[in-house]
Order: sequence, then structure tokens, then C-alpha cells
Amino acid sequence: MTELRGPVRIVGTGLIGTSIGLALARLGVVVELVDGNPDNALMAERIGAGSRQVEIEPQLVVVAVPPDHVGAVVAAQLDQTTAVVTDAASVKSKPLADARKLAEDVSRYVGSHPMAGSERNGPLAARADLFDGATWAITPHETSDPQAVDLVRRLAEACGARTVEMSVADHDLGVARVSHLPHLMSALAAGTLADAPSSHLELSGQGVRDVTRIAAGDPRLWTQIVSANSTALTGLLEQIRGELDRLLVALGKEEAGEELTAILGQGVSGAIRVPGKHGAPHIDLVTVLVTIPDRPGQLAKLFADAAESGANVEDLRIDHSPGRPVGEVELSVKPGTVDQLVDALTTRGWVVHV
Ligand SMILES: NC(=O)C1=CN([C@@H]2O[C@H](COP(=O)(O)OP(=O)(O)OC[C@H]3O[C@@H](n4cnc5c(N)ncnc54)[C@H](O)[C@@H]3O)[C@@H](O)[C@H]2O)C=CC1
Ligand SMILES: O=C(O)C(=O)Cc1ccc(O)cc1
Repeated sequence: MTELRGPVRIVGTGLIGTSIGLALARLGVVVELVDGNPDNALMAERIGAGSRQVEIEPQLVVVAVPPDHVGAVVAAQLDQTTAVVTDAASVKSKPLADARKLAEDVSRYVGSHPMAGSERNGPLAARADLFDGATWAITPHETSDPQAVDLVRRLAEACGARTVEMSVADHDLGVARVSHLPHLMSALAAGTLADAPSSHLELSGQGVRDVTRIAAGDPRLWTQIVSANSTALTGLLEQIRGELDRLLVALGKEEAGEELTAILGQGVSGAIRVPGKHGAPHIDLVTVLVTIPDRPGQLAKLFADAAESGANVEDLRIDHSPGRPVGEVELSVKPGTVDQLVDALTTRGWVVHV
């Protein structure tokens, strides 16, 4: 096994690069920060992700720049160092093809992709715990050196992630389904709100927030991501176009109940296959709804009371609309622990619904 000793050079100190730096800093690994925009490297240094000047040669270089630039930066780093080089781009075929055009030998390069991020960008959006419990894909190519693959796996683990190894092509098909298509659907749904009357937007609840959150991602970055994965996306979008036509026909019928139920049922079948947190299989959780007065300190009290119950809160959602005197907190717990949570909260005066 190859040990991750560092230094690790990060090229591209935005959301992902700076988060990797912060995660490695937790372990005391020496991190060098490089960015085409000096302000971003300075900001990343100031928030503790590493240092802009490191005298020792890197053991590993992580390229965390937008996909169109990855191949060139990877090739330059292979040329300038003797380090293993990886990248974090959301697509894997194009960076590899670009790097191969520019570098003679790409055996020290192994692509990778942390499956965690945010709709925000830049170093100020970075978090040390961004990858804790997340999946991180490692995508060796035909000539990747096995020791380089090992070192990249070590990087992902050091950042708190669990790794899955897959081919470059399979990765790009997979992310088209679980990341890029959902992003485009979110953008289309959110786009219809751009000119909506504010009286309609005032009706917004958690559902529309869930569906539109990722649409706020940087359009320039996402243009590069979806363009680089256009073949896989085209197939999926054609499938969706067929389903949209089926939906329109069903909605146009007077007695369309069964057809609509079938389409919505297919959605349920897909939704329950999305794995739960930490890559674990999906388990049915029970949601306990707690009404919470809009006063300082109430959330802290609720969490303390929930902890007293001994039930582990697996997921949490806060639905709070400004101007309303109360908000609602959803605590998701395993079915076996619902009663103890409800009892403990009710005894302590909370208004609880299951
Ligand atoms: N945003 C997300 O949630 C996720 C993004 N990724 C991938 O990570 C990579 C970085 O994305 P973000 O951190 O979100 O972007 P970002 O916009 O926050 O950061 C990108 C950084 O790269 C720098 N940069 C651009 N071109 C450069 C070059 N040629 N040389 C040196 N620095 C350069 C920019 O100045 C910026 O600081 C992308 O390839 C993206 O596909 C992967 C997982 C999640
Ligand atoms: O914001 C989220 O929930 C994401 O899923 C972020 C994300 C964006 C791009 C990726 O390549 C991987 C993850």
C-alpha cells in the first residue's frame, strides 16, 4: 500500500480544491495551493487549506479546475513534476482524452471524482467535512500505474470518503443519470419560476426548494460538464422526451387516472433506489414533525431533548417561512426508535406529529 505522506499540490482552489485542502489539513498533510486567480489561492490559504509556497516537491497533485482546462493542467503537472496526478472533474473521458493529446506518458495520471459538492463555488464555500461519508469515484485508465491508483484511493479516504473504482466510460454514463440529468431537470423546472408572479412564489414549500436547489449552480461550470457528457445525456433526454409526450397525452384525456398513476409510480420505483447517506442501502425512515416556536434557543432545546430520547436522528429538515410565528422541523429516525423519540418530545412539551 502506498502511503499518502504529502505534500499534496492542489491546482484550482475553488469549492472543491479548497475543501480537499481543508480536509487534508485536518490530518496535518502539507498542502500547496495554486490557482490561476491569485485572490482565490490567497483566500484558500487564509482559511487554512494550505500554503501558497511549499519548497518540497509534491507527492500528489490534485487538479480541481473546470473540466475544459483539466487535460492541459494535468499534462503540465505530469511534465513539471514526478508526482502522481489526479483530478476532481465531474466528467472523466474528456480530461483523459485532452491529457493524452498533450502528454506522452499518462501512467502517473488517475482520474477521480468526489460525489459531493454544492451549488455554490469559490474558496469561501469550501468545507473541511464536505466529503465525509461521500462516495468518491476512482477511474483508472488502461495504462494507469497501480501504485498511482492506490495513492489516489488514499487521498479520497483521507478526505473522509468511501471509494468506488470504475472505468472512465462507465463513470460518465453513471453521472449522466445521477448528477447531470437531475441538474438539467432542476434547471428546467427552476427556469419556469424566473418570470412567475411573486404571489405564486409565496406559496413555495420544501418541495420546490428540493427540486430547484442544484439549479443555482454556476452556469459556466455546468455548461462545460454537460457538453463534455453530451452523448450519455442525449440518450437520457430522448427517454425523458418520450415520457413527457406520454404525460401530455395522459393529461389531455378525461379518464387518464391509470396512466398518470403508472407514470408517477415509476417515479416512486426510481426514488426508492437512490442509496441513503454514506452510500448505505436505502432504508425507510419515519419522519417525526415537530412544531417549533420562532424564538431564539428553541432549535438547540429541541436537539437536546431529541438526544435525551436516545433515538439517532438520521436526517433533519427545517421548514421555516419568514413571518410565520412557528416553523416545522422534520426529524427522520429508524422505525424502531420512533416511539421513544415521540414519547420523550411529548413529555417535554413539544407538539409532535408522525
Ligand atoms: N461544484 C461541485 O459541486 C463539484 C465540482 N466538481 C468538479 O471540481 C472541479 C472544480 O469545481 P469547483 O471547485 O466547483 O469550481 P470553482 O469555480 O469553485 O473553482 C475552480 C477554481 O479553478 C481556478 N482555475 C480555473 N482555471 C484554472 C487553470 N487553468 N489553472 C489554475 N486554476 C484555474 C479558478 O480560478 C477557481 O479558483 C470541476 O472540474 C468540477 O467539475 C466535482 C464535484 C462537485
Ligand atoms: O449539490 C449537490 O448536491 C451535488 O450533488 C453537487 C455535485 C455537483 C457536481 C458533481 O460532479 C458532484 C456533486
